[in-house]
Amino acid sequence: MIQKETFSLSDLLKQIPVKVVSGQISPLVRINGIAFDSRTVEPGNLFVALVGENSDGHRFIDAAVERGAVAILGMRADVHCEAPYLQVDDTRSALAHLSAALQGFPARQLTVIGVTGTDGKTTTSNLIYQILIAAGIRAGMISTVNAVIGDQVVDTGFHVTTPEAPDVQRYLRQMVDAGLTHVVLETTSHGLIQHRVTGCEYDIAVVTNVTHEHLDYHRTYENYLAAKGRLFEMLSETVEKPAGNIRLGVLNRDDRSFDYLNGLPIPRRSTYSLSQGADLYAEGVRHSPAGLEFIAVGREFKVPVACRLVGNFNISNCLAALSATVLGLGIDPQTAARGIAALPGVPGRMEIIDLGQNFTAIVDFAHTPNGLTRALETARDLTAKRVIAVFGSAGLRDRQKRHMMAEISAQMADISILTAEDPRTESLDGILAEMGAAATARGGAEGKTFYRIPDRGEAIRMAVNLAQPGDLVIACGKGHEQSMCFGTQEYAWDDRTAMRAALAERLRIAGPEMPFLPTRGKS
Ligand SMILES: CC(=O)N[C@H]1[C@@H](OP(=O)(O)OP(=O)(O)OC[C@H]2O[C@@H](n3ccc(=O)[nH]c3=O)[C@H](O)[C@@H]2O)O[C@H](CO)[C@@H](O)[C@@H]1O[C@H](C)C(=O)N[C@@H](C)C(=O)N[C@H](CCC(=O)O)C(=O)O
Ligand SMILES: Nc1ncnc2c1ncn2[C@@H]1O[C@H](COP(=O)(O)OP(=O)(O)OP(=O)(O)O)[C@@H](O)[C@H]1O
Repeated sequence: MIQKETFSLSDLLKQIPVKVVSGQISPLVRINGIAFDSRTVEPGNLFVALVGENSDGHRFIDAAVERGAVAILGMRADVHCEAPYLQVDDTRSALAHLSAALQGFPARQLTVIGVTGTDGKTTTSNLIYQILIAAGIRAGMISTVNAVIGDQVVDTGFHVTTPEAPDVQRYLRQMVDAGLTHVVLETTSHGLIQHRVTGCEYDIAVVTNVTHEHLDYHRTYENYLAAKGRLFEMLSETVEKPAGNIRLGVLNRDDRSFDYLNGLPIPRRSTYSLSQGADLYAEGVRHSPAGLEFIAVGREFKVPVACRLVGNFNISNCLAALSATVLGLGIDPQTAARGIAALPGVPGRMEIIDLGQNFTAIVDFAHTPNGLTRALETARDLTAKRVIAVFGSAGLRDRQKRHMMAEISAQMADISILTAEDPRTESLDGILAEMGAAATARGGAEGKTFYRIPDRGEAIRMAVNLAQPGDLVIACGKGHEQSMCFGTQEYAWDDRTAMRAALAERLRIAGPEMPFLPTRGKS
């Protein structure tokens, strides 16, 4: 058996800013890894007790010791356990700093570009990544879809965008070991608040937009904005790096977040906008179903940009990516434009599914009120005929969203088909009833302009069967995702497969089978 490398816990603690409240750890205590979930502890690990929304990690200390934890970090004073215990002021922060130390502070050897925002993080991260690759830079990326470490593509798990700190730091280590020099890190508000990205030593911080989302967790828009703002505040905390001090914040002048973020003490800033007045803006915009074209105008350059993505919002995403790379890293604008042109599309984002039908079928990941608005605006631009939208709203998450999204679709789509989107342990019929009431309040008529179809496969099939030549069918909210959560169980699900199955059935050609969900037969 291969022996895992071990580290002196007290040596690691000496290298990081962790406030010890009480207790001491002997220099002889050595750890071979860090776990924050008692169920995943391996012999020789340090167990860090986190206080969560549902349970308190301190309750599982005995279970962690039983599984072989050799030391414990917690925040409570009254802990008695059979392993050395250290009380610190904040275990989430300690977990992140220790994870960075355990991996030899990999972020200090990389140029780190963080992308935050409600919508557009994955797209903008992919655009930046493509630009870095076009410039010949050895880059990695951690995004909702996956982690790209050189030639290796790692699935980062169900529904989580920013992985937990030990995983983030492990991926960064692997990137350094693979000879990469830059990383694009999709950074969520949960990731910032929960210290998953503490120790990431950001050089460039980019925001796409901050609109209504996750208010179940953050409670108010102001708290949510402040969480996003942390990314920009962290720029001043970044260590000096051999590649120089970049410390650039990239801000969207067109967004509601601008005034707040612009008021933060950001070392260096750059702004972008769809219109004049920002450091980088777009002019001469042209849209087509094949993509978009515009001229990016900076203070010292003007470059034509062609992109295979569709929708005005993707111009903003391109400008954000150009700001980070051209203004932040000094990449030549023409090279950056080549990188943007090279992006074939992002899986599940305005992805066109074409089986030869005489209408347009799209799978998109819009799952916020703003995202849905932008997606339906783009759908409108792509057809002069009807827009048929299929979407739902997640259970056990921000409840206001379901009302807002049903209202938006009632106003913007010709037909809305309300369906399942990860109901979790909530009643799907209850969620759809709330959405139906909101649609009705905005003038929707059930059975005419909107339908409630709990089974998502049936909903997509119905949209496809309702489509007439030239119409546009768009399924929003699941994008690239590979599963859907009912109760506490994940069921294999892919909207793109479902759309292909429905299209093939209608065209009477061979195609995949409609995936199964536990709602089958309920509609
Ligand atoms: C809502 C939320 O943020 N939840 C996060 C939170 O979980 P929690 O507060 O419910 O934890 P808990 O269940 O109360 O448990 C507390 C602690 O006890 C531990 N425990 C629990 C049980 C046990 O037997 N033993 C044990 O040790 C848990 O591992 C945990 O450390 O703390 C956990 C540990 O850090 C996270 O893994 C978990 O993220 C879950 C997976 C999640 O779904 N997060 C989503 C909402 C999320 O983070 N999303 C963002 C935004 C995405 C976007 O913008 O689109 C993301 O970055 O993905
Ligand atoms: N700049 C933008 N403004 C508004 N909506 C956008 C923008 N960019 C993308 N969208 C919409 O949001 C959806 C998700 O895009 P993307 O995956 O890039 O965002 P994200 O922030 O990474 O989402 P998540 O946080 O869930 O991973 C897209 O399918 C599109 O409908």
